[in-house]
Amino acid sequence: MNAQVLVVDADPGDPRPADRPIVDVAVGVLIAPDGAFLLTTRPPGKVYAGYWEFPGGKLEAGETVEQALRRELQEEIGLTIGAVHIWKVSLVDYPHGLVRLHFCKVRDWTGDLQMHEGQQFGWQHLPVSCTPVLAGTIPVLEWLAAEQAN
Ligand SMILES: Nc1nc2c([nH]c(=O)n2[C@@H]2O[C@H](COP(=O)(O)OP(=O)(O)OP(=O)(O)O)[C@@H](O)[C@H]2O)c(=O)[nH]1
Repeated sequence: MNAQVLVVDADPGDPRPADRPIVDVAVGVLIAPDGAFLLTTRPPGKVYAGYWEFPGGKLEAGETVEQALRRELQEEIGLTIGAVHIWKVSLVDYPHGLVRLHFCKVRDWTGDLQMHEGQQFGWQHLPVSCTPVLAGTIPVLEWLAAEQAN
């Protein structure tokens, strides 16, 4: 895991209250054998609905990142994931909350992809063709590009 934490201010013009709690989020970067990765849209009714992101969600009390990711991907997209490797961590300061994103690479899963929350999905290569991409998600595309360049 990369110990560095990237800090992103998603909307610098918007004032925030001090001392907001950090909300931990487990995010899955599902990578297929041909290198395509899965992006989904945020479901209707959620903040930033329609923006593209990697699937995942908030940790519940007592959960590890791996447990939360396994639960979220089952609930949201119907996949049962195998091994999870935490890859990068970032802190994103949104007007709606301060989130710590734990991005995990996942190459092993079973089940049929099902969008349980009315999301759209796309298997993407770089550069991605879908817009808009969530501010906290854009750095992941840059990390993937940097890996491909190596
Ligand atoms: N899943 C996911 N969340 C992301 C990404 N990038 C990013 O900034 N986030 C942020 O992480 C947070 C995830 O919260 P969520 O609302 O999707 O989580 P959840 O499904 O558990 O929410 P719920 O409280 O509605 O059940 C949101 O603030 C979202 O903006 C990403 O690539 N994937």
